[in-house]
Amino acid sequence: MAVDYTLYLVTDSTPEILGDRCLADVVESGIKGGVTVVQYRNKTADTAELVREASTLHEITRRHGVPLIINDRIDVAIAIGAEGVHVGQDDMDLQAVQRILRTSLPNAIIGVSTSSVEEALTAARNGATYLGIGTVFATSTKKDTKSIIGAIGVQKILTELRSNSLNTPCVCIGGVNASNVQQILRQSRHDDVALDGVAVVSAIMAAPNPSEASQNLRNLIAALPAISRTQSLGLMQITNLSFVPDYIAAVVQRKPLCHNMINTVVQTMAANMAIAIGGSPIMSGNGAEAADLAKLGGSLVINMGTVTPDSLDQYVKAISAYNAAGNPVLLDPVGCGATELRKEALQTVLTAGLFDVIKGNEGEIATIAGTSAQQHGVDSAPSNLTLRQKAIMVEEVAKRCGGCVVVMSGAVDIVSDGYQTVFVRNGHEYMGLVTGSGCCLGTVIAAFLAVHRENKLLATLAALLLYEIAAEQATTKEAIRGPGSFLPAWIDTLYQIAQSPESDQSWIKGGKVEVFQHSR
Ligand SMILES: Cc1ncc(COP(=O)(O)OP(=O)(O)O)c(N)n1
Ligand SMILES: Cc1nc(C(=O)O)sc1CCOP(=O)(O)O
Repeated sequence: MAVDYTLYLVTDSTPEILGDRCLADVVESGIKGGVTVVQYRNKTADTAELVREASTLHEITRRHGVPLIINDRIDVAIAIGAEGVHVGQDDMDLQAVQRILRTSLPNAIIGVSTSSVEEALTAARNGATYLGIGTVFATSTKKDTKSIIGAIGVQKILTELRSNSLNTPCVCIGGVNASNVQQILRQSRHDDVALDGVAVVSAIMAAPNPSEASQNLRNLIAALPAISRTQSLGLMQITNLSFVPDYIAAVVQRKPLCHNMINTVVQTMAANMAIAIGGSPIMSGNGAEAADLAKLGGSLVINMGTVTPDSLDQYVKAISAYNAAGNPVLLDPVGCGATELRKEALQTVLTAGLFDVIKGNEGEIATIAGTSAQQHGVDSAPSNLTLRQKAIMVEEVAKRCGGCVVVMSGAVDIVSDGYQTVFVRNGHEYMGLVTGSGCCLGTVIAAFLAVHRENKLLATLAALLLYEIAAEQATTKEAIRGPGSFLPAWIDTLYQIAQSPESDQSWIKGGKVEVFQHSR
């Protein structure tokens, strides 16, 4: 039978987790909320009690059409006719389990715990039905865990399995809960390689309302955006830029909501830029209304330019609301390396949730990378790094922030999703003489993200090209004498291009995009 591994519940009967509640009630409540597989795991009961409890659970799981897996005890699984067993690296080996079950439970699901690439390859090659990969985060539920492998460890295992053509379904386990389920699912992805689900104990078994806890986990999982398939796009598609006018036309047609939590200096300018390119801006710094706004399908900009302790609390609320709704979030960590307060604020924001795009100048991206010298104010200090070194830094930050596109703005902009990196050599020096021109780029990119979720790299690139080529064209207008007259001409040009991106596509020929080649 095809098994849905999306939300895998592993039971625990200890007083610390189950308390004085009835195991069967908790499991049934979890199933009602959306649990798709149940594993009965009891490390202390005697055999008679194991068989009794397992058959009670089996009655419930069968009624709901959910498979029941028995932890460690093949004999108990056979005794009650369970759908499968789960064994660890220190339990009976997989081939022995297969031999025993061949006659009594020939279609049994056999899950195996793995914590390394070698263990995973061996189990998958030997015919495990699924793998439990862990320990992903620290947990107090299991005392004898081996190593914490994090999202990177899970991603490594998944990538090795799939590149060896092993399609064994995989769930991760260990410390997974509502606060990190999206993070682990997204950060362990690589191209089209992804986990099939998550296994949890305490997040459901210890929850005051297991049904609500399960429902919440299912909603968070369902809200994750589809895998970005940037890697499968040819380089030609990026450099010929034919997609850009279509991307712009879709933004104008859809008029996405752009929710800006943006610094107080640039509010009006950012709102005007958003309108000019076809977006619908709302400049709300109140996190309490973010959950309602997130339901409207737009995107969120967190711009830390005038961060205060109160605004930081509001950012955190808004980030979790947009993550929960599965809508895009862009972070502009303005001046994040300038003061201790901003460095701390950056850490708070980075741990508050997931970002689709992080956009900053060199000093800001270097602060996130952990390699920056002290920043002076919000502007980037002159740099000693070569363009190649900057590109590698941008790529590494994008990889580390799994699934995120990173933009380092500068004379040459660098854009990367961790797999592909491009240089953009457009723009004009007047942009640097208009306060907030960097911040408004964040607003424009966010509008594109709201509409083009399937490919964040292309969405970002389209927004950047529109923004910078419009700036170049604006400077050629007759009345332009300096940055003061440039700004309204720039907004006019953004508007003109956005209104007719398809009828006159000559402007996009000015796009100067080059793919970063590691080998050069
Ligand atoms: C889905 C899933 N993955 C891993 C484990 C851990 O199993 P094991 O290593 O055998 O440790 P114990 O559960 O026996 O303590 C699991 N149970 N389920
Ligand atoms: C049963 C189990 N196996 C693990 C492994 O790493 O293999 S961690 C674990 C316990 C997971 O509990 P919680 O979801 O409460 O953190």
